[in-house]
Amino acid sequence: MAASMEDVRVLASPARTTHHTWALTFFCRPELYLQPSSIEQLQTIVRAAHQFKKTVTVTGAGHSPSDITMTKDWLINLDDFDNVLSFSRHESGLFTDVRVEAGIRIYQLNAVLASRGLALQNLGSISDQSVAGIISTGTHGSSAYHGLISQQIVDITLLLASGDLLTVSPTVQPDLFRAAILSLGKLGIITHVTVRAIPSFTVHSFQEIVDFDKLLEDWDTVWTSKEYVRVWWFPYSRKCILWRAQKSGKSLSAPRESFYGTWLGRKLYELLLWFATRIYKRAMPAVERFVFRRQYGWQSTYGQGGSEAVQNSVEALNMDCLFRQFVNEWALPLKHGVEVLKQVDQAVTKAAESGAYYVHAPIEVRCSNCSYPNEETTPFEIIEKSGGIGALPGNTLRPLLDYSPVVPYAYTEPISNENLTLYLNATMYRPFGHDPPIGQWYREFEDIMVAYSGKPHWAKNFIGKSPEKTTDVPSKDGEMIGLANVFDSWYGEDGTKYKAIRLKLDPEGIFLGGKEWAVRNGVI
Ligand SMILES: Cc1cc2nc3c(=O)[nH]c(=O)nc-3n(C[C@H](O)[C@H](O)[C@H](O)COP(=O)(O)OP(=O)(O)OC[C@H]3O[C@@H](n4cnc5c(N)ncnc54)[C@H](O)[C@@H]3O)c2cc1C
Ligand SMILES: O=C1O[C@H](CO)C(O)=C1O
Repeated sequence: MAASMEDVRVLASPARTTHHTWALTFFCRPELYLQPSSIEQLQTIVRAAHQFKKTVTVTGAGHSPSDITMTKDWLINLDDFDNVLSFSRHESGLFTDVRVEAGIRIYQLNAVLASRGLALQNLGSISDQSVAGIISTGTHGSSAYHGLISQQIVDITLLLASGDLLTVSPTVQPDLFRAAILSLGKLGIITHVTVRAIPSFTVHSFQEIVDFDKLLEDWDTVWTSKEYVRVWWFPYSRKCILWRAQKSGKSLSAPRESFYGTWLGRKLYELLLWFATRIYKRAMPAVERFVFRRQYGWQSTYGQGGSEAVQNSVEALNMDCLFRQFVNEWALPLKHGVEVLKQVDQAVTKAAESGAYYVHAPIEVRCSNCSYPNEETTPFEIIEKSGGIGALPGNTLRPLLDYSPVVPYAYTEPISNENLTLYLNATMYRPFGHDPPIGQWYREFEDIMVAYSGKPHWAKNFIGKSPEKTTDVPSKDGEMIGLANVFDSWYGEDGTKYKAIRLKLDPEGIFLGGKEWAVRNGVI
């Protein structure tokens, strides 16, 4: 059935004509900003896109730091396609599979789950993302006992370029599932997903100040010492905040007060960052040390328990990301962590001595268990062995575009750094909307990441490598060059498979809105 332009225009949001990233770093003015609320409306859009030779890009919360969702054609947002459809409780009572419309934001899902005594097992730093968005770029949290957030997904329904709906899972078209579970939005429109939730839990956390050198000394044991572990590294203070936590049934007890949790503290921090970005850049190390002291204190509390809290799982696993920011994050083998952090430390120290560049803190240091069993292993086999700690996975398949290193598998047997992925996250804030210089810092950071077989997080502000040149000089400070010249060697057979599946499902390129990003990165 043909669709008219009028059929599509009525789905456009009159209030929303522009689109931008959360960080206010990229903007676009799509020809139409569409907010459908039903499958029929989505199918009308896809039919019309064929007819009028338009591309379609989907955005969730726009929280990807890069220009991956920018388009001049048609942009779809599924904020009005956000219902929770069903709950299927497993007879063991260990988990419940929840079917949702894929535009639902994680914070909305958290609230619905909480009202039913349920929760997500693992989260990233925030819950603003849509369910489709959080899986589409490979979002992760920080735990040696959990994989990517998409590990919680049981099945995915896509609206294809043909207009058909297709539900894929580890048992139904597994290769397509592996493509869809980290699709970069280029395969089709994710309309529904089934998420594996567990009974709600509180999280008992211990936050310690640890000297940077001591963290490196204890690298081999620190990551597996609790279910959830994350580190914020403050290079100019030569200190880290080590946050370790586990599921608990304890009653709530609030965390200690935070300096930049107050309006005044936050504004003062932003003002100081602005001053060191715009007026006197050599002030940055002193600013970082001052803020560290106000926020956390100074003396090491490592091994003394640190400051304790018991929070609901969402409050504990999410965190305050402070200001709008650039984010460049890479994944690499955790076993190389000590050498890598030492090299980054040397680069940052040398740059500050010469005044070449200054970094913002914290550099986030996190890990995940992106080790995958053989394809025959079902989630249920892992769940049976789990013994109460770690993931009750919804699937155990490696996404074709997973950017984590390939490591030996261990989910339930003793886990060591050999099985884990390290994520290093170089955040640079934009105080009061002012861009700090990022180019030289990100270039040096990436050179170290590449030397240790790192790959960048798909959503973020990486620079990458030039397809034509060897000198890799972007025209604007920190501008993305992309991965086009390394995609095939870095992603190998899985990358080729992804591209073939993409082409087969979408031969006319309906879902290649934001094509510049895809071309730059060699994914089409
Ligand atoms: C403050 C902040 C904190 C963050 N914390 C973390 C973190 O802890 N860990 C981490 O790994 N990442 C983190 N991120 C990155 C973020 O999780 C990802 O960028 C995520 O993809 C954003 O989801 P979104 O809903 O905003 O999607 P968008 O950014 O709008 O889109 C992301 C991708 O999903 C595609 N997409 C969206 N909806 C659909 C759909 N229905 N069908 C098909 N494709 C779709 C888009 O086309 C695009 O390719 C953070 C980002 C910010 C800004
Ligand atoms: O992209 C991200 O932003 C925050 C850091 O501020 C985070 O944890 C990401 O990942």
